[in-house]
Amino acid sequence: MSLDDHRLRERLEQGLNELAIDAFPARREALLTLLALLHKWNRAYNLTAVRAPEEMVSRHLLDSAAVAPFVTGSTLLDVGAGPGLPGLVLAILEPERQVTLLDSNGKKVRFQRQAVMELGLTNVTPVQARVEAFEGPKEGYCEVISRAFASLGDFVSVSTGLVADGGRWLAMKGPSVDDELSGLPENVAPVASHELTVPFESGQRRLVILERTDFTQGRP
Ligand SMILES: C[S@@+](CC[C@H](N)C(=O)[O-])C[C@H]1O[C@@H](n2cnc3c(N)ncnc32)[C@H](O)[C@@H]1O
Repeated sequence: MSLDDHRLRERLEQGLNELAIDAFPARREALLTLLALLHKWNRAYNLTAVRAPEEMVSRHLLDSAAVAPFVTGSTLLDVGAGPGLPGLVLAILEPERQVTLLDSNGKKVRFQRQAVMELGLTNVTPVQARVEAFEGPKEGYCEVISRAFASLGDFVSVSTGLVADGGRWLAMKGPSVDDELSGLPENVAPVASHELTVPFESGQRRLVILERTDFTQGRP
């Protein structure tokens, strides 16, 4: 790390406080361990373009943590999770939730597995697959999330069969997401849109929550 741990810890704690996320000390330590792993593996695996540890705190850890208050289901699928963002952060903050990290890139999934092992997480399942070919559990996931994966329409279309009856999509987007709303399938509609301020970051994060409008009984 180019910064000492103390400064990174302070930055993380200040950010979590600003987000009003009251994480237990063990969970804050786990987030710092994840940061150290990301930083270490990034040199060989090119997991993220963000290289400075202090920037990783805000761009990765706090940005992922910012959506935690909106994730409410017991099962979560992170599509195109890359090195586990936001899924690993959300799994650390809420160990009761079962989180599946899905990515087609072998190197990214190898990192996910290493992080799960080193952090001793029992609620995370890394999967290497293309989402189009991934079947998932019969009952689907309560929530399906993505960050920096695809347009809203493509995200929803490729993961329609993976959302449980009455489940939701959470799309972590930028401020110009309104342009993508016209690309949604007819049977999917946004039910909420939240503007989130991520500590130490200047750009605005938009979280769009979507639901199927045609749920009856059973899955499509
Ligand atoms: C820009 S990265 C975002 C990674 C992470 N969500 C983040 O915010 O840092 C997009 C990820 O989606 C994965 N991906 C792209 N197409 C995919 C597909 N069809 N199925 C599964 N993963 C896919 C890529 O391998 C890549 O890791």
